Amino acid sequence: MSETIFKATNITKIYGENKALDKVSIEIKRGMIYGLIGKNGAGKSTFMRTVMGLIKVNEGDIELFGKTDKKGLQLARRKMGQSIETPALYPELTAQENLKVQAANGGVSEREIDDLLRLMNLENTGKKKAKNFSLGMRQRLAIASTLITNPEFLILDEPTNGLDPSGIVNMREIIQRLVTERGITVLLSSHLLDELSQVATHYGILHDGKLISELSKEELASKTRQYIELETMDVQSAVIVLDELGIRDYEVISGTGINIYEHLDDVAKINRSLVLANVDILRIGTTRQKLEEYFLQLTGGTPNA
Ligand SMILES: Nc1ncnc2c1ncn2[C@@H]1O[C@H](COP(=O)(O)OP(=O)(O)OP(=O)(O)O)[C@@H](O)[C@H]1O
Repeated sequence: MSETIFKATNITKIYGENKALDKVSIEIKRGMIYGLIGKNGAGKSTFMRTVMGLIKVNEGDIELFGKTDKKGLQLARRKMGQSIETPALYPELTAQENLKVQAANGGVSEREIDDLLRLMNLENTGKKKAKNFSLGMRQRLAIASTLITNPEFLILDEPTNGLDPSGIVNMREIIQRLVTERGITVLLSSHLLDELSQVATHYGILHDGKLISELSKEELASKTRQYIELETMDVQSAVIVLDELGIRDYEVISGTGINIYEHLDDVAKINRSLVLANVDILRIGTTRQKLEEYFLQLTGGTPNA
């Protein structure tokens, strides 16, 4: 079993009457990309700030790199990087110059700057000043500055927020690279499950300060699995045909709808059999429950992007 990097046990944070975190327990192991998902105000930033020691919890315990005491936690936090309170970027300087300043401030070597620029897809920015960077480039440069001290555990607050689709793909690739090339463990947040869907290995869904669901990438995939959606006015006869075809894993979801979870490659055959049995089909096709639908199912309401 891999090493526990961070563990929160029943942490609660109260602001006035408001429980921003309500008995939240999360364990993050080395190599994980843990995605914290929740709508605005769910408690994501509060949780991240407690991990970084920026705010004190009212109740509960925190363990970081095996340390739980104040002094130990303080030292352990030196192995962390974060994008919440990143050092300001210097708008008049290039990406490389910015990183040189950060290296000097952090008292670390400039040796890795070129590699960091490559890792962040910023190697071709040349003489361009940071003030002329796109939002995505600025975010990547901010992450590069936090990496200058070689953290083992990185916290990224909404790293895909505000990025266009290609920027989101770029950011996902980079986050994955942090893990594969540098062995960094990552905790990141988003208010959109879809945006982290291809990057996180584990998900925690926060809602009103409570961790209402925790699941692995595989569990999420199976919950949002692909299926054949069949719509027919004659559900009863359709079910008989499915049984005859040896299909067992299906669900009648309404007076006209059946979801079929197996034989996904046999849509044409199922269609033919239904037609032969004189079952009128309104619609048949494969579909996948959208991640965002699943998220809303858990948290209720509408997205607040
Ligand atoms: N310093 C503070 N003082 C009082 N209330 C706060 C403070 N910080 C956060 N809160 C409240 O705690 C709750 C959780 O806020 P938090 O910022 O952690 O949510 P979030 O999930 O990060 O949302 P967002 O995506 O909008 O940042 C909210 O109700 C917020 O109003």
